[in-house]
Amino acid sequence: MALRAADRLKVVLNHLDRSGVNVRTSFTSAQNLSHHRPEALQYTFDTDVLSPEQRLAYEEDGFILIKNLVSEEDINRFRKEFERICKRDVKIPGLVVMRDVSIAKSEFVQGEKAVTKLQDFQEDLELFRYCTLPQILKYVECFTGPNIMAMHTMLINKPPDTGKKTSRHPMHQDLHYFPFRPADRIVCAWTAMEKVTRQNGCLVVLPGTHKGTLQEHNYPEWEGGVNKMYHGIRNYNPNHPRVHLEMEKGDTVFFHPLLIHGSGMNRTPGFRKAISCHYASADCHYIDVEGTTQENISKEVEELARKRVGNDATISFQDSWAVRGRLVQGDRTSL
Ligand SMILES: CC(C)CC(=O)SCCNC(=O)CCNC(=O)[C@H](O)C(C)(C)COP(=O)(O)OP(=O)(O)OC[C@H]1O[C@@H](n2cnc3c(N)ncnc32)[C@H](O)[C@@H]1OP(=O)(O)O
Ligand SMILES: Nc1ncnc2c1ncn2[C@@H]1O[C@H](COP(=O)(O)OP(=O)(O)OP(=O)(O)O)[C@@H](O)[C@H]1O
Ligand SMILES: O=C(O)CCC(=O)C(=O)O
Ligand SMILES: [Fe+2]
Ligand SMILES: [Mg+2]
Repeated sequence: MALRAADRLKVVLNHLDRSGVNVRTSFTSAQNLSHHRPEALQYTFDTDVLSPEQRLAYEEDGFILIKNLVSEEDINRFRKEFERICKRDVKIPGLVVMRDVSIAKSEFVQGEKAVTKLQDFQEDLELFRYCTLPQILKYVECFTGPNIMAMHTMLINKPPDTGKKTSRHPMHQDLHYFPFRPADRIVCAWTAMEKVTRQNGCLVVLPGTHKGTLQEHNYPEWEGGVNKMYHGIRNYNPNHPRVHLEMEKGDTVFFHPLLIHGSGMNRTPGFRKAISCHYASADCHYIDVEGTTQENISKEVEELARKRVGNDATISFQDSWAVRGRLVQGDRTSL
């Protein structure tokens, strides 16, 4: 299927070549060209990084896996920093340490074994280095264009399931959390910090779902409880083909914010670690989510912000993103 798609792209490129159009387009000329194309590429730019086959695969599937992109040495450094944070050797402003809901109230689980996720490590120089790695940004630019903001950072430490199935992440679209657009100029980079398999709860994706629209998200009705803000899509098509993304340490998947994905429970005794960053073009703009399916998450985020900073200041859903976002390439034009 990927090959047939690649063949089609070659036909398109040949056609453009023959019509005298320069196919090695830049960010802006790609946009200007799009309406002349027999089959426009909507999701990617040609920066000489992705092969025609890779571009077409992302256009069709909404994700692309690049093997061995982050070095063992870098990953080991991120791991060390994670341990330092869990031991409270360092205190990082803005960083949220999240425990699994099934052990959050336990006084017996301490240190890194209690931590399911670090959110918002943009002020941690060592972890934030991940978001600035040149080999990652080189790919990110294919989706965002040259002005790049790191909007959201996470280190996920999926714990062995306690038996309550709370280590699952329900099927969702990341765009649900983002009040900025256009969606096609946002991408997630997710790097395995060790071998991830179906057994320890690798990512599960529904290829092609990035071509759809943003769905309604709610808390799933799971008996054993659900982690805070782990909203999911209630009625995605259960017959849609699923791909389990098994990855080696250092492999990195780039995926579209509308791609439906989740992760299964961790059936192993070890923790499953991954580090990720959501990037957006700095040219994106904030949107008002009132009256949309995103109203529920926006209220929840604003409520949490009120609890943290007190009732006097109001931090809007949009503000919460504007303060966390960091420029990593080009100019901060809008976001
Ligand atoms: C694309 C991307 C954005 C997608 C995602 O990342 S989806 C997931 C995003 N998740 C988040 O942003 C969650 C952020 N988490 C947090 O803000 C915190 O971890 C909190 C859940 C608020 C807890 O923080 P904090 O108040 O410091 O912790 P405490 O230990 O004092 O607990 C306070 C009350 O919260 C409860 N709690 C703690 N962890 C969780 C949990 N994982 N899920 C559900 N409830 C939880 C805890 O039991 C306690 O409850 P009460 O004793 O008040 O009843
Ligand atoms: N009842 C459910 N409602 C919503 N999402 C679910 C439900 N059960 C599983 N999921 C989600 O589906 C995805 C895959 O979960 P699942 O537990 O089937 O993992 P898996 O890796 O496919 O396991 P297996 O190898 O047993 O099929 C995860 O994102 C998970 O959170
Ligand atoms: O690492 C995982 O299990 C997936 C996390 C995820 O999709 C998210 O937090 O948005
Ligand atoms: Fe996600
Ligand atoms: Mg399954």
